Amino acid sequence: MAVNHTDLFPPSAMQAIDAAAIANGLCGRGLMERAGAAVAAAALRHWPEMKRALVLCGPGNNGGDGHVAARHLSAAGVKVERFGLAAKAGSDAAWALGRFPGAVADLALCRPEAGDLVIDALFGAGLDRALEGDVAVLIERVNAAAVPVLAVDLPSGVSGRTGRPTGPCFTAERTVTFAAQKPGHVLLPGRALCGAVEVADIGFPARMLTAPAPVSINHPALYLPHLRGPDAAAHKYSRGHLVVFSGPLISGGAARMAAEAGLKAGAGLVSLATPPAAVMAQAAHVTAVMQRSIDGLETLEGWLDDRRLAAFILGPGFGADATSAARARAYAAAVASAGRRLVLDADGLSAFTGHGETLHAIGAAIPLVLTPHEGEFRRLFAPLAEDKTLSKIERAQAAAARGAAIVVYKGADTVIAAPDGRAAVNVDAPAWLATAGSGDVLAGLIGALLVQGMPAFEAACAGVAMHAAAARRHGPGLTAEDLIAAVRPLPLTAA
Ligand SMILES: NC(=O)C1=CN([C@@H]2O[C@H](COP(=O)(O)OP(=O)(O)OC[C@H]3O[C@@H](n4cnc5c(N)ncnc54)[C@H](OP(=O)(O)O)[C@@H]3O)[C@@H](O)[C@H]2O)[C@H](O)CC1
Ligand SMILES: [K+]
Repeated sequence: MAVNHTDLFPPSAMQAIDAAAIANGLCGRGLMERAGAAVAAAALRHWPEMKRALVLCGPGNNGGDGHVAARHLSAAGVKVERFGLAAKAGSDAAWALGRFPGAVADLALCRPEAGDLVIDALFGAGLDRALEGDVAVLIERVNAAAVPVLAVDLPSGVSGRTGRPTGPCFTAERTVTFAAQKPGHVLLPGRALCGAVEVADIGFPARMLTAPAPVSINHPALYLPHLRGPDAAAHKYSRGHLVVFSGPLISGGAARMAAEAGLKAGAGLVSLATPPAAVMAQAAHVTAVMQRSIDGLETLEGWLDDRRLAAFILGPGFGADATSAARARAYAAAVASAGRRLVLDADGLSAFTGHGETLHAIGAAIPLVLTPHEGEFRRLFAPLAEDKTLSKIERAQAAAARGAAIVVYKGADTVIAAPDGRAAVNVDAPAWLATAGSGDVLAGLIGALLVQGMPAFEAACAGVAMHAAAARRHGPGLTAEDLIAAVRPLPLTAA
């Protein structure tokens, strides 16, 4: 019996596991029995003083879990009232209703009051369209009554694949799901609509809970095995030299923050590649970070003969006008020709709007990491961004394939995706991480991990995790400077 705490299973994958388990002799009703018992246990644990449990039961197996939960709650002495839709004849849900045969009232009669707990067992993994009619009206009524909702598997109306509502949906205080989380539990707005998520063990053997696709929560086992600690003979060059391209005089701070974050994250050396007019301004600020005056492509190409320059960050404060964009493309191409690693962020991403083929060629040549926020993603991958059928994970995977690059699709639910389909969703970034300059710091962290030899997908996952950890360490009121100060190198083994 097991729970998979890290991989994400789309509802279709979970249904396939369910079917395979039953075909292999596991009892479907046993799964439902344990699912319903886990829901009842969560209700008793978190709402021990509830006056009534209003259990809303749908026509499928989600409703079946609701009937089982209702039976257990009633046996525990809770006043239970059931409302719902007829269970499909011959289904496990009909069996569950048969084991607790009392009245199931029409949904239109459900009137939640203060002190009630609503258990939402209307629709779970089987939801495939917008909820309408009596169900939609009831959802509005429950949400307006501000009574707590405990969702079974998922709040009804939320897609387990995308995390987006298909129409009206419940806002749950807690959700009990089974065996593993679905993308809808971690992608926004699903994560917020689910409330606190509990994953219950309902009896699948561990060997059956292997994800069909390498999609998971961002967790240390993804990247820590790829971290090489400095050996006793380490010197600054063996720990990697990171270069950050600086923008003009007026916007040099962004590159500086990326550079300082890179040093804190363990790069041996960090240099700013600065246009001559901005050198003095940068010199007035930096100490451990070094500088190189780069007045154009030729100077850069000459400097690239130094093989110790391991990775480059291009974009923070670089300049968004046409001349700067052309320069950004030329510099990125030079870094690619020299076979170095590259992080494209901010203006470095916007420079490739309408230049998708060039971007793909760079990604095909070198390890390339793109770090777009929503607006940059829209500019760079316009048709993908608008495709409402895709989840954020699917959009990031498609963008990674298109750019031949690791894509860090930023947000409160940052998704890191690779062209080969690997993807990870970061779930522990605090809200206060959304502050000016935060993205520049993230680029610096990823760059620092790249120069230390981490492969690009793992470096991106680790950078995103370090970024969130630094923000949690500092707490609210964070500025990008505070964030840099709160960065700590990765531990060499999982905590
Ligand atoms: N392995 C597990 O994790 C287990 C999960 N369990 C529970 O089972 C549900 C999934 O059950 P399923 O029967 O597949 O699906 P639902 O109960 O979510 O939906 C049932 C049917 O509802 C209809 N439907 C779908 N969307 C709508 C809508 N918007 N409006 C109206 N009706 C809708 C649809 O049937 P149609 O014939 O009408 O198309 C669905 O088939 C899972 O979430 C868990 O709670 C097991 O109990 C244990 C194993
Ligand atoms: K539900």
